Order: sequence, then structure tokens, then C-alpha cells
Amino acid sequence: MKKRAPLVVANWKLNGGTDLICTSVASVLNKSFKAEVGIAPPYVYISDMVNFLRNSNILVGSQNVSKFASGAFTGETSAQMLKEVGCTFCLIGHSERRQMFLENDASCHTKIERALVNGLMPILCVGENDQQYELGLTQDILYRQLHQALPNLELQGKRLCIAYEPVWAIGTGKAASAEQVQEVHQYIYQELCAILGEEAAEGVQILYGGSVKKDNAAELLAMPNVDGLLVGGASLDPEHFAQICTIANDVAP
Ligand SMILES: O=C(CO)COP(=O)(O)O
Repeated sequence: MKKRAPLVVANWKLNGGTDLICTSVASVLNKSFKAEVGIAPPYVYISDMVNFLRNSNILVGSQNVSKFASGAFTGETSAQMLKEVGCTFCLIGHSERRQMFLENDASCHTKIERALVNGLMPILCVGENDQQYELGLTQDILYRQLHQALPNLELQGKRLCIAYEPVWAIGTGKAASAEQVQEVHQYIYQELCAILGEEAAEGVQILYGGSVKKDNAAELLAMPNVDGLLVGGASLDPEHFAQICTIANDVAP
């Protein structure tokens, strides 16, 4: 049993469409999970998703947010807009954005501030790549990512999550083992205490992402410092995602 309900978040990435909104919602909608469930579809489907889910507890969020508040920034979407259309959370600094869209720790910091000010819960994604992993640099990379993105935040009364997503585990079918994840999450918690203070760090949920499936969800969630899961590929299969949510539900207090 966990101290608090786990959070399971679906990251659809650049996938899905109107059809998936209906089916994915149908498979989780009528279950009253004690675990928290969130879905992050592409921006254009957020309003439809919020609409479909208006009588449920399922949270809707975005996969990114602009570091700007408003102005001449073609193609950007602000935290205020996301809040206005019904988002409750946003992913920030996903490794795909860091790798392909050149996001860095400084922009993550600004985005987290924007999210918090506008009432969105930021889910900061961190994690090392294959090469860094092979070189034993996991903690160094996490140290930099956390210490640059998280200082001086106004967290009073706000929620913040960290998602540990080792790049080598994303979309590869090669998930980190539960023991590896526990060790890294413990380290993240230690650094959160150093940056935010122990009381604030206690309130931060640490999720794991990277090849999460129904087959490894239970062992990952059994780890004391694993507070939830961030699911990519498996979340596109509604039945599969519902099974992962059910597993999370079984360990909810
Ligand atoms: O990047 C991820 C979630 O944000 C993980 O993706 P996969 O579950 O497809 O490995």
C-alpha cells in the first residue's frame, strides 16, 4: 500500500485522434479509480478530451507549454491558455523535446514558473541518455537537470511532479528494473530535499516512465519511492492503459 494514490499519466506524443479520445476514455471512464489518472493528448484534442471527461475524475494535461506568456511567438501555447481550456497539468522538458527541439534546463525553469503561476501542475521530465548511462553519469545528469530547473520556485499550495525517464528506456521495450528505478528515485528525492527543503520535497510525486507495460507496472509501483507512472506507447492501447491504471489502483491507499 502507498501513502498516497499513485498518479498514472498517458503521454500520447504525436499520436491519436478523435477516435482514440472516445475509446481511451471509454476504457477508463466508468471505473472509479482511487489512483489518479491523467491523459496528455496533442494540443488540438485537449478541448475535446476535457469535454468527454467532464463528469469524471480523469485529469487532462498538455505535453508542453510555452515559456512565454503572450505575444509574437508563432506556434506557441501559453500556460494561461491551457488552464483556460481545462488542463490541470503539463509535461515539461520531455527528453524528446530536449533532443529534437533543443529545450534546456533554463527553459524548463521558466516553463515550470509559468505553469505554477497559472495553476497548472508541472511534471518535469528528467533522465540520462544511453551514453551517459553507460558512463555511469546518471546522478550527474539528474543533479544538473534538477538543480537548474527547480530553484526559487513558489510552491506553497501548489503541486509539482518529477518524471524520471531514462532515454534508453523510452520506446525501446527495455525498461529500467524496479531496483534501478528505486535507487534513482531515492537520489531524486534526496536532491529535492536539498533544493526545495524536506517539507516541500515530501509533497513532490516522482513518476517513472520508459517502456512501462502492464507486465512491469506492479513491480515498479511496489517500490517505496515510485509514486506513479508516465506511459507512452502502452497508453495508446486503451485496454492496456486501463490495465495499468487498475494495477495502480490496487496499490492506492
Ligand atoms: O516517453 C515516455 C512517456 O513520456 C515513455 O514512452 P514509452 O512508454 O513508449 O517507452
